[in-house]
Amino acid sequence: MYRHPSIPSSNIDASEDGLLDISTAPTTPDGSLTFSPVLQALKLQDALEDAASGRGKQRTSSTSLDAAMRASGGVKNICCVGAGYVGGPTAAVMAFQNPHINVTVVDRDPIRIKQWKTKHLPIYEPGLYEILRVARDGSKACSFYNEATRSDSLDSMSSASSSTSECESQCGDHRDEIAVQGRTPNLFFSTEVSKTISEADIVLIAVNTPTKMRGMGSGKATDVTALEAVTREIAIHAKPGAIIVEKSTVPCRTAELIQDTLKVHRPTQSFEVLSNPEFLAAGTAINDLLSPDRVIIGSSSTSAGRHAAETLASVYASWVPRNRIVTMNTWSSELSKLVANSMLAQRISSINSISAICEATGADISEVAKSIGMDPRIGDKYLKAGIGFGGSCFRKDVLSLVYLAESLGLEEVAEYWTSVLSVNVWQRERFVRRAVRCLNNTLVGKKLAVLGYAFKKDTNDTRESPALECIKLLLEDCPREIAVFDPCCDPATIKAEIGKLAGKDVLKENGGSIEVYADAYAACVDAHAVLIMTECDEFKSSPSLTHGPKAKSMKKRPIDPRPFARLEPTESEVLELQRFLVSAFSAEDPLQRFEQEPLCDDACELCGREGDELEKTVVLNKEGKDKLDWARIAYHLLKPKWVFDGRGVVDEREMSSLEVRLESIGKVGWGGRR
Ligand SMILES: NC(=O)C1=CN([C@@H]2O[C@H](COP(=O)(O)OP(=O)(O)OC[C@H]3O[C@@H](n4cnc5c(N)ncnc54)[C@H](O)[C@@H]3O)[C@@H](O)[C@H]2O)C=CC1
Ligand SMILES: O=C(O)[C@H]1O[C@H](OP(=O)(O)OP(=O)(O)OC[C@H]2O[C@@H](n3ccc(=O)[nH]c3=O)[C@H](O)[C@@H]2O)[C@H](O)[C@@H](O)[C@@H]1O
Repeated sequence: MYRHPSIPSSNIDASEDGLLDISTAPTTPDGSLTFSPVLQALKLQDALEDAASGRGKQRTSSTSLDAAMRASGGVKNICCVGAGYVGGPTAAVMAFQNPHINVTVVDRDPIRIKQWKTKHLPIYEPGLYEILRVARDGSKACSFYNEATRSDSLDSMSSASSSTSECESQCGDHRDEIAVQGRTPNLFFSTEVSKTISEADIVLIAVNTPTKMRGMGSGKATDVTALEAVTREIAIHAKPGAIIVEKSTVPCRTAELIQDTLKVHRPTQSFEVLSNPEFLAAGTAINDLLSPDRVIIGSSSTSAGRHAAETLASVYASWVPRNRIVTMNTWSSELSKLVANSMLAQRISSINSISAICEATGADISEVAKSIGMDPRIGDKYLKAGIGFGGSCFRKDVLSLVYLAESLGLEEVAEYWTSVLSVNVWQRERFVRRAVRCLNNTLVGKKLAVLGYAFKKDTNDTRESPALECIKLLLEDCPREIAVFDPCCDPATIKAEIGKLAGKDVLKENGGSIEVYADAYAACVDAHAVLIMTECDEFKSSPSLTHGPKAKSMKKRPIDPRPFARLEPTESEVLELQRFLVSAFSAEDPLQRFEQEPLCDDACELCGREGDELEKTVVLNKEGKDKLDWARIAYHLLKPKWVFDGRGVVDEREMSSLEVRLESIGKVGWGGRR
């Protein structure tokens, strides 16, 4: 029986116990833990008295790094190849949750790597920076009492300066104090691809796998060029017994390709290749990674394969409950990822197809979606009608499934999934046609304001943006200006993207009609119509939307997770407390855990750049993002005032009170039934 040469055997059941130790905080012997000023309140006079009288106690336990290491199957070094939307956040969370493992993200793009090392992260994801501050920069020790903040003391406080009152109201005799150990950095970014691969126990492949754009299978098949290149590097440099993990979304049976390359370069050694697809969504990546619905691990059914799967599972088990880590055969795992995305895309196309019927009959798509979504067999997710799905993955993954079906001679299957994509394109065209028709079938001399450019809210990811497709269609009718605004995207990035995909000539600076604004009001001034392309919370208008149950959950404040059941909280628990304190006390670093962030050198071209990512992160993380003042927008629109709502975010009654003619997807609009 083959046994993995370099990784000691691990026992899943045993490691479950070990898990409890992974994030525990040992007592700092000299008592030099930093005490947060926000929580300092808990220590002031009272604490001094406590110390003098011997009242109160600091109960902590020690972390056993050895136990943590054992629990993670002996894994010491993980290399993640690809520092993109998946590689960066996934590696960050893995490192954050496994302080005993060094995680190094490598990429061939030096600019990306440089950005990851600074405060100018290449991607925006809520919650990403606070995790990076701990894992990448290391963190100071800190401590706090294991006692929830009383809600009455919170009510009376609005800032950290009021924290003394929390202290005064809470100082009791029997509070347990929790100490969280400082951490040394264990998340690194590098361009040294082969060297880092050669040191890793586990190599994650998280490179891009776009749709092939030329040659055989062009427009459908997956382009595995980047994956193939990385596989070759791994085959040459990986240390014997390293576990290779497909995190990229790949065609079914790609693990075979990887195995084959490994065998060609290292004929005498065995490697295990696992499939571990990623299900995070842009904009919620960190929460998706911290609390995944499931972690899928596909492996060969040999004992070496199962052992490798167990080793990877034990890394996840630092924070993911065991019952959510599902192992299966490699091909099922690879196929599951394509199917998951295709099924989600299919639901969106299904509801969008019904939205057309609603517009023609007087039914209301949000009511239809609500009523069918209440049937638990159908469920209420992914039933939001709009201008169709975008993003880097749905289209390419459906295409990959179509190509697979065609390759297998399953024409009917291919046709079925192709229709999901056709409806998506048709939906965007319908939306634009409706707008042009309402504007008397001519856009000449008119200004249109486009609100939202990213493919969805809370992300600066503009790949496969439905907004761009709509803009291209609008351009055909020669408007005077198309004014674009997105609250999460850097205007320079939007311009560059439009220039690349629609041609530089379409930009105003080159004599075209597209201008990108950093301010929504400036974009909308004197516009003949506003077109909403992204479901950003900032664009939501109405009493019904801002006061309904949905709006409440949108504004949900974190709650104090204390008291913790155990006095050795996990990293997730400390993070939860941190988030609560940030929200309750408006403090940036309430636990005073953060080390100094890396300083940029004087020549840093990213500092002070318009739309700096960090500034965006800070702005967007603030409670209560700035909502658009629709009265102000409406006031400055030219008459007749038109709003075309491609995401169902504004309220009919409010628009009507502002004398705006509203046309929403899936509803009969001002212009009547179609
Ligand atoms: N973006 C998303 O939300 C999700 C993406 N996925 C999948 O994850 C994979 C990665 O996607 P993203 O992170 O979005 O891609 P990305 O394009 O943001 O990042 C890929 C990175 O890989 C690097 N790379 C390419 N070839 C390389 C090589 N030979 N050596 C070193 N680095 C190399 C690129 O420079 C780039 O920085 C894809 O297969 C995608 O389908 C899966 C779930 C979610
Ligand atoms: O493989 C991937 O890349 C990822 O693709 C999607 O994530 P993502 O594309 O980031 O975003 P979604 O929230 O799924 O939205 C995709 C598109 O569908 C649209 N959408 C979503 C939901 C809905 O009800 N209606 C709708 O039109 C969104 O506006 C957006 O344009 C999946 O949700 C992730 O699980 C998956 O990991």
